Amino acid sequence: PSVPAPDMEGVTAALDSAMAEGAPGAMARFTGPSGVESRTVGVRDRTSGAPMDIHARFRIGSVSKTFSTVVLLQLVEEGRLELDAPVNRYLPGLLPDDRITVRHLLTHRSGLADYTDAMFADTVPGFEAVRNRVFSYQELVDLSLSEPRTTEPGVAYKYSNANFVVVGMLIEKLTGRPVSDAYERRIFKPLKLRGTSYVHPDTRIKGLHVRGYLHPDAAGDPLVDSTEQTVSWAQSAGAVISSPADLNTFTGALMRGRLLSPAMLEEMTTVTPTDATDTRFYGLGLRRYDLSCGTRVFGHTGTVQGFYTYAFSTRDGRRSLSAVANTSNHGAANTALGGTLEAAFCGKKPA
Ligand SMILES: C[C@@H](NC(=O)[C@@H](C)NC(=O)CCCC[C@H](NC(=O)C[NH3+])C(=O)[O-])C(=O)O
Repeated sequence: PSVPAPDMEGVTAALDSAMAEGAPGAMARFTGPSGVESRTVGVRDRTSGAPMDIHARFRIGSVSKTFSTVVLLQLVEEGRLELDAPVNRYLPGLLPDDRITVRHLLTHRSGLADYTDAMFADTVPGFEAVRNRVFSYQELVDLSLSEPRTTEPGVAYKYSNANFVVVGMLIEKLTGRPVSDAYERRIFKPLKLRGTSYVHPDTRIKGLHVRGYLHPDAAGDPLVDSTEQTVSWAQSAGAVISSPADLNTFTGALMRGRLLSPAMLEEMTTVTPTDATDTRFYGLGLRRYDLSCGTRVFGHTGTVQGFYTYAFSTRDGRRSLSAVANTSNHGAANTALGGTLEAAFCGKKPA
């Protein structure tokens, strides 16, 4: 069946509005049946004035959670662990409740508190305190367990980075290798994602890249260049670096069944609602947004200091969009950037 052509003027308008809301720059790349369309606005570096570049790399934040989920679900397919088994079966004694299962981690229904709320309550001091720190997975889990659980296991959706820190621990325990090896062998190499890397705890973004600018909490305070950091506070929950083309390749390949069996992909895309609205859902390490034109898109969003990311694909993998703005801690810019999804996947609004 024919699908609407992307409304690239609408995509550009959304990027422009992200800039109007304070992003130094933004860009989007659409891959579809008629080929690739890219748009860039503003700068990738405020000091040099270098323009935003569609080939530049950036920190994808929680889109990393979908990469970690693919690795873990491949391990489930290989019989190395079971989705509905207690996490403690594979990581004895880690969690204080044997009822917390692997699936609860992937669906944000474990009840493990998100330690980043306290860590970044004061945005800039919180960031400066950790930008060069290296945490062990255990330290991050301990931070989470030092706070009360947010729900009984399985009862409610409560987003938490801690869930995907434990996913990283599971991957390293079951493979006996660092999580970076699993990303490389199972995703980056097979899909030839040459612009994608996991370099934790290195603080640099190598090669052509976008510099990120963190909005301070106090209006009027200067933007903080947050480009160099370990992202050790997130790791398997948020430390992957990628590019617009690679993200479209990843989400498209995932939805086409290149990474998981049809049955497992069906499991991954089986969602529950995340909030009061009936348009946003979460599956296994995957968001589903139901757009105004009825199209359902699957992928993830990302927020890491200085970078907002959207990376989504249609269920058939034929159309993908990635979009990034090089700012964060600024909800209006994030919402504006999200406007690229409707434009790209729903096309021009009827006059
Ligand atoms: C929500 C998003 N989650 C992620 O991408 C993960 C990796 N990021 C966070 O949890 C945000 C950490 C604070 C960022 C900071 N905010 C503050 O410091 C607020 N005081 C910032 O905006 O850069 C997702 O799943 O889409």
